[in-house]
Amino acid sequence: MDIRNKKLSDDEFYGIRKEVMEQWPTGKEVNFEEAIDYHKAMPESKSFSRKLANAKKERKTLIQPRAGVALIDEHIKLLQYLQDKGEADLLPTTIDSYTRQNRYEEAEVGIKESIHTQKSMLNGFPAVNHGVFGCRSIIENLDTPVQVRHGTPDARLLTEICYAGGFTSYEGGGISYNIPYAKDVPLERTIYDWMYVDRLTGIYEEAGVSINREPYGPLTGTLVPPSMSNAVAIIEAMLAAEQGVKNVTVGYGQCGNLVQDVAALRVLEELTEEYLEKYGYEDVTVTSVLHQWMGGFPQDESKAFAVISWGSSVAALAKATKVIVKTPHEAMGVPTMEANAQGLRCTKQAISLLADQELKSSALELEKAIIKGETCAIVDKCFELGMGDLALGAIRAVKAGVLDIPFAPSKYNAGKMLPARDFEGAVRYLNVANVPLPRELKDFNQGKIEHRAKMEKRKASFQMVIDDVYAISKGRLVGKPK
Ligand SMILES: CCC[C@H]1O[C@@H](n2cnc3c(N)ncnc32)[C@H](O)[C@@H]1O
Repeated sequence: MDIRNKKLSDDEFYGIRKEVMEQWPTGKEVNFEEAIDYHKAMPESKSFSRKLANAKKERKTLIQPRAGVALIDEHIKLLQYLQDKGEADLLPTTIDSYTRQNRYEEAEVGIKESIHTQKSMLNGFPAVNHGVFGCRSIIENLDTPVQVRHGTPDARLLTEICYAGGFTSYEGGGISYNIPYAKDVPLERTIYDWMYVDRLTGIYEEAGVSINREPYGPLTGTLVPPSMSNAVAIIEAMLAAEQGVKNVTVGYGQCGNLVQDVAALRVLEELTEEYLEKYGYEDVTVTSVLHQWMGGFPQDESKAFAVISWGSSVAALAKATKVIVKTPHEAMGVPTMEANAQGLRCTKQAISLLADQELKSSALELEKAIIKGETCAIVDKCFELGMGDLALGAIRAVKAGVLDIPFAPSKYNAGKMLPARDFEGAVRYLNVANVPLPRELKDFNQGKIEHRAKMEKRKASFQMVIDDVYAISKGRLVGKPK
């Protein structure tokens, strides 16, 4: 498959669309012109893009949960509760795992079992099976904009149904929903399939309906160096812009060291704007999202609230446009609606206390310079590998280990780069492998790791990585030697 980062032609797009719409019977419910009218009849207060743009202007940090259950009425009740009792500024619809794998038959069984047992037998909302009108009943029973959150390598039909169903934001991307989510899906496949998603978003945009797109920032959520996740987010934002996307939220998963996390988020938003401008995508609104701690959570709910407050502080001090909120049930699984609302109110309190403060320090400026230098080195190498074509470059970069996501399930990921924390808990490159850092940045990372080794009286080694992965379950950030 010969991938190029070029806006899909109408022939190409509508050619693919025919087969996409046949993948499940609800595809027949999609009528583009009618869907545009439906969106235009919605109050502006339900537009995700607009609410994010206003928050950016007002330098406010909005709070958003994850949430999704099998049946429509229960999902409406859940989201209304999170809107009213959780004070959510933005709402999700988290899609179930069967739908994410295009296994709609099994999602159908899950719906029937949920009706039978009166319990959600799916770990999210099966939007394809519920169809356009099922989705619309969600949107029509809420006042708050709603985003589709999932992890779907081939999300084309899901997008068609959710957009026609009134959702106004959509998470994911051809790299960020492949490498961390799939074992054996070639990158060519998902980058091409997500060009369809972004082209559809562009077609809605060109018809006057702005739909926000959000690459999935945290990736594996385990010791991912900030420059690596930033590079992926920037690449996906640019691939989306080529297809006509005009409103994009770039994301980052909290790693643990406060200065590094604030620096990473600020650099992410600024660099995304710079790269979009540099490559001729002038009129894209860029916002940012901080994902609260994506690692293991304490079972004890009081300790879980400490982790949630910690992530809220990072979002507020980084002036993130929004923050994705965890719950005190994170260690157990899908949260109850009460626990989900508690996580939201905890977050809102922490953010409002820090709303008038901003982190400023020389350490922050140094960390921003480090992350910016590393991120640009990775992104520019991708352009070089693609001889100017970013889609081709990203595919070659994954093959070459230039884009290398730690602990990823994908067999196409090199898995050679090794991260570890430094003495202050910031995530550094222990072994850069083929990540193309310039000499002085390699030396910086090495110096930080050597400093930790000296302080811990041990050699820098893979044992540090193991200790860091297990540290959290021992209530620590940096994995100390036994
Ligand atoms: C990036 C995805 C992992 C996070 O996504 C949460 N998550 C998954 N599915 C649901 C759901 N149906 N409702 C509320 N949260 C959910 C997990 O807890 C975890 O934090």
